Amino acid sequence: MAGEKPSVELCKGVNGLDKVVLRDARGSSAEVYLFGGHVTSWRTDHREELLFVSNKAIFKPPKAIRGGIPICFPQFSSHGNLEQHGFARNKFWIIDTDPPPFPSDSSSKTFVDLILKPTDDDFKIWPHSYEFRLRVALGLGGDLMLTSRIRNTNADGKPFSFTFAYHTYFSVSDISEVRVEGLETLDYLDNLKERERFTEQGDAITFESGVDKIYLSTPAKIAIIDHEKKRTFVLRKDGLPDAVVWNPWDRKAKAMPDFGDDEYKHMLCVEAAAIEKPITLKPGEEWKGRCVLYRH
Ligand SMILES: O=P(O)(O)OC[C@H]1O[C@H](O)[C@H](O)[C@@H](O)[C@@H]1O
Repeated sequence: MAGEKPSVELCKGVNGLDKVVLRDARGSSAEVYLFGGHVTSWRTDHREELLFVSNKAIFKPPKAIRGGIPICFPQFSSHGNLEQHGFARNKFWIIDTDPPPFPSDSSSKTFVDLILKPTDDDFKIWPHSYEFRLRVALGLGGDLMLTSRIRNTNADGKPFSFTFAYHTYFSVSDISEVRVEGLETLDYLDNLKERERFTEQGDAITFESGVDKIYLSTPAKIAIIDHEKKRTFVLRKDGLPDAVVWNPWDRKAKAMPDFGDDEYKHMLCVEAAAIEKPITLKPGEEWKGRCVLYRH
């Protein structure tokens, strides 16, 4: 498929929802739904899908899409007054035709810029004015880059704080054949044990049961190694010190209406995040958080 022209196309996805399809010159692609600013597909130049989306995913607002890369903002998980994972993943974003320039992002020409701003109704839920700009870009080697820029536009002089995650669902052959590197020996908060703090033991992280951990102060690079597929994902992040690792395993899978009973075997969430120390912005201030996914 080499030699194609890079393209960025707005079209209809499942249930007529708007989506943007990015294609680079070598044939890699990504899809982003305006609902949620939600990446639902990332494919190699051989059309191999790298993200997991459940066969039972419900593409019906306001329920967030199960799989891909939901954006958790302004609250990760259920810690806080807002709905689980905040509201960004349940909102309709719009295409931002005139974003402020990205100083260090000149290599990719295949990208889309989305923006989310609060409506009057949203103020009742979270009384802050903000501009959330999301750029989804395909790099020259088929890597997928997500950059979030969040600005406090409060006119009342008030700061706001938020937690954040790119809730990435990686597609894996078999969870029991997967190893994560880069998180060993780190401290984590265990969501299965009321966020009690532990230190990871052992050389590598493998999976034999449900896991829901927030690793703290993680390195910029994390690898997800799929032995069976002979495929490695590398996640690089910037501005996002934490990393969530989640797999619901069988019992929780059965309890989720939009997730197949056995699908837990074929996915792993590794989420670049800022959770332990919420980000605080004064009016006029902007925060940037970036995550780049590569496949080897
Ligand atoms: O079902 P959702 O609201 O999409 O959340 C799915 C999962 O997201 C994160 O990984 C959390 O750490 C989990 O506790 C949660 O179950």
